[in-house]
Amino acid sequence: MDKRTKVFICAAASYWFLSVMAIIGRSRKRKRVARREGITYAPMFERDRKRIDYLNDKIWRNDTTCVDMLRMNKARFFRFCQLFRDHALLEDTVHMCVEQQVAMFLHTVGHNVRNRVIATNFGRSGETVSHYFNKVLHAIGELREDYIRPPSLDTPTKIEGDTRWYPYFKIGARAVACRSTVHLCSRLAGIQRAPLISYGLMLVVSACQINPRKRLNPTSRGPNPKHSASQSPMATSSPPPPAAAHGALTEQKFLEMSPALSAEVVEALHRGGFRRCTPVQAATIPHLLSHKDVAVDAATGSGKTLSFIVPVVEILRRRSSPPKSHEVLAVIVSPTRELSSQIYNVAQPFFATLKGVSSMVLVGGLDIKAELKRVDEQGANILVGTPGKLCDVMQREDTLDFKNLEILILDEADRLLDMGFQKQINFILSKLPKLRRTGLFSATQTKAVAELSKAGLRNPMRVEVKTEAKATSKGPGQQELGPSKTPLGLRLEYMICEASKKSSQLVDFLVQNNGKKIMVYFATCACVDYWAVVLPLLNSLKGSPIIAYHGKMKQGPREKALASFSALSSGILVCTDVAARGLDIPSVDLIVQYDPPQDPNVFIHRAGRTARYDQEGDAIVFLLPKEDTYVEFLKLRGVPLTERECPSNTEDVVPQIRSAALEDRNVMEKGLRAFVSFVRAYKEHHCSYIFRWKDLEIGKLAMEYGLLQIPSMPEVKHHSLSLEGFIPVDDVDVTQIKYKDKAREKQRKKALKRKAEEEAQTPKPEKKRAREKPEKPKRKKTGKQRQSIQTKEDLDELAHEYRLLKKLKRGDIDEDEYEKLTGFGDSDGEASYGDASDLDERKERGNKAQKNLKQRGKGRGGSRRFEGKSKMRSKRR
Ligand SMILES: Nc1ncnc2c1ncn2[C@@H]1O[C@H](COP(=O)(O)OP(=O)(O)OP(=O)(O)O)[C@@H](O)[C@H]1O
Repeated sequence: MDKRTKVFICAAASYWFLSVMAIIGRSRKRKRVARREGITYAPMFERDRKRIDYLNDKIWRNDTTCVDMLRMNKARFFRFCQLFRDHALLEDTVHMCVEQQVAMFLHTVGHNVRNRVIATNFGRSGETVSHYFNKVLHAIGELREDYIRPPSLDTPTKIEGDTRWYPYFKIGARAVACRSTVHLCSRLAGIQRAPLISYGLMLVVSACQINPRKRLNPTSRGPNPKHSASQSPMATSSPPPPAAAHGALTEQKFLEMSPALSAEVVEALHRGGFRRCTPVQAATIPHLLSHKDVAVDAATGSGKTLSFIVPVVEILRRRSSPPKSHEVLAVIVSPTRELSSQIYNVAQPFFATLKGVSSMVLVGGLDIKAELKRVDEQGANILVGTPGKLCDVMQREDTLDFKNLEILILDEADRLLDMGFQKQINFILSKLPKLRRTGLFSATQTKAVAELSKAGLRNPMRVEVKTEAKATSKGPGQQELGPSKTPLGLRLEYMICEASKKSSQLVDFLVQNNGKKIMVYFATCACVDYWAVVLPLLNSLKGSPIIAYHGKMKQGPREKALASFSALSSGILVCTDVAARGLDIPSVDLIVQYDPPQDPNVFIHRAGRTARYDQEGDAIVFLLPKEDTYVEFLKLRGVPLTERECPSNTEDVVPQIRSAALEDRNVMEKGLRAFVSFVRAYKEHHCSYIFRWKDLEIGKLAMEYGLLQIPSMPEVKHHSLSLEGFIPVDDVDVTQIKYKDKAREKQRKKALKRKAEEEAQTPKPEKKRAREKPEKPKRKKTGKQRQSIQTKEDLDELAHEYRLLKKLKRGDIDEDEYEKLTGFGDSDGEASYGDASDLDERKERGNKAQKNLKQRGKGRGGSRRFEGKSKMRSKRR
């Protein structure tokens, strides 16, 4: 071997050696960087299938905060896409250029992962990719900035037009959403940029979760035809998905859940007849059990209650030692008393499996002192209650210890907030330890819920369960329905009818559906009171059980009404929105929304009282001709309705209602009150551009109500609403209409007599003289004079209120009457819309008012203290 050959071999060997060392060095360096930055590399498997399986597995099981990377050249990427296509994740990828394939891939994955990051960048073809990327992001549409939350993203660096690619990014475990490639680059650049590595293509997929239905395992493929639970982690990947569905249930058995449930809980579930999970349960329970917060958005009747009760019980079971009697470990908050009691009852068999753990329900309507005493004496480890009462107890009772609280559940979160419980919820959150699990459950997501989710939850998993509605259209007027959040077995209809015919149409509809279990929703408590009296008087509905249920009823009758309707196999419940949410009344066949709800979110909750779990049901909403845009509005919100023809041959029930009003003053008065409350409530519609108050045909509406006269409301006096269509009843002196109830009539007569006597004693002011002698122009009163007049007025008013309070205590008047007379209630007594009265808050307000009164009563006689208060009151006015 000559010298030159030796030198050549040596050079080649050292070149080879150095190259190998460089590769090893680079690889080590990359690993170091990866370790430092928390990045996990996908190993270079020989077969791409393994790579996909690896990614799939990573996506599904990875709990760490890392970014998965796939690095490959064009040919490999092609094959990769091909494999995805083979797994039904990509469609139509044949003969596409790489960019299109990438776009397609992103599009598909983007859709599947919902709100997750797919960050990508490609060597040479930046512009083309950018073009597709924009398209893709546009198509995904759901990628929103709300989800961009990495801390370093606050001030992203903008790199205009930079199409260079960045080999990897540390995104943490967060989702990143962008409007365009440039935007994406700038966002990512703001996070971290690593040295460029010269690979042809690179795909960065965040630790995300692909739609369970599209999981890459061919054996578990087979989409659930009815329900889909999409889980969008804002933080990490998730446990196995619910498998194929069986009716309203998935294949996932409680017995085989991962993490496994305890034998006692499984047994309690089996005893209750629950063997398989509903989609929301399959998706939610594992998250809560694996220390994650959840924000759940699922259709009504989908089984949300069990999806938080089971984890609550399991989490408490895992504690090594039994809690102390006053150590609160779990709090479940729900908006109404009924709902809290319902949750408490459903939870009882599960709570019973926890040894040494006590639970308590805290709701309004009960004496707070007695409640506090009970809490003090007994203590509780699990609290279920309404926010008002919980807040009250937390404020006043310091024996309860919340330091070790494990889990907080906020049920019907949107309702909690729109009922004005924001303050109480904030207070509750402030009293609880930050290191806890939180579950937020709702069938409607609002902005307020999103805010609450940000404030009260830590990196929550978002679980959204949608149902795929019937895909084919059947018959005229039926639309093709896409995925929606309405229960699967629910058929939604609307009927447009003239205002003056509405009541006749309602009665006809109820007669047509005789023998079914029906809930009829009205706008106000006064409306419910009225129709609950009128409907049974009509010939066609005589004998049908008709029960009233609203928030102004006392607790006892209210509970009784609900219990008796629940026990019925057929009958009618006339109610307000107090019965719109959460109530699990068995076998309701039909929901009639006679008055559309003030809050459109309530629409689906009302309808959701039927078609619960795996059952079927119908719901119909009555609309006036001018309200027809509501149908379009609901469709846009994913609630498609089909039209039902308004029959023209219905019997007119107005004459019957009018004769009932002529026979009984009670009917007449209730009618007036209901009508006034309805008109006022109409003003408060959230969708005021659809439900236009100015367009209200008050004349026709008065006919619908069967009124004898149109009441003298300011709206009528000022002619702001149309009186057209009203046919007054001739020759009727309404003052002469008597109560059917003899005692009441006697009382009325007495009151009339007293009034007449009083009028006779106090001579009427002589108007003529007053006219003749024009009053001197009044001199402006001095501040002191005005103050003394105000104080006198206040004293009179106070004395009046004090007398009424005494009467209330003696039982001479009831609470409603007291509120009416003192003005704490609505102006017309019952004109509140949407059962605001039902709230604990209202009760509290009443209690506070009573307390204030007592205090002021003590200061009667013009003490200094009272005068100070009086000044404040006059200022407030
Ligand atoms: N896994 C299950 N198997 C059988 N039945 C179930 C299961 N989970 C729940 N149900 C039944 O489904 C019905 C509705 O459940 P639930 O009241 O929890 O629904 P929800 O989602 O809370 O409804 P809403 O949004 O109206 O409050 C209940 O009657 C319950 O018994």
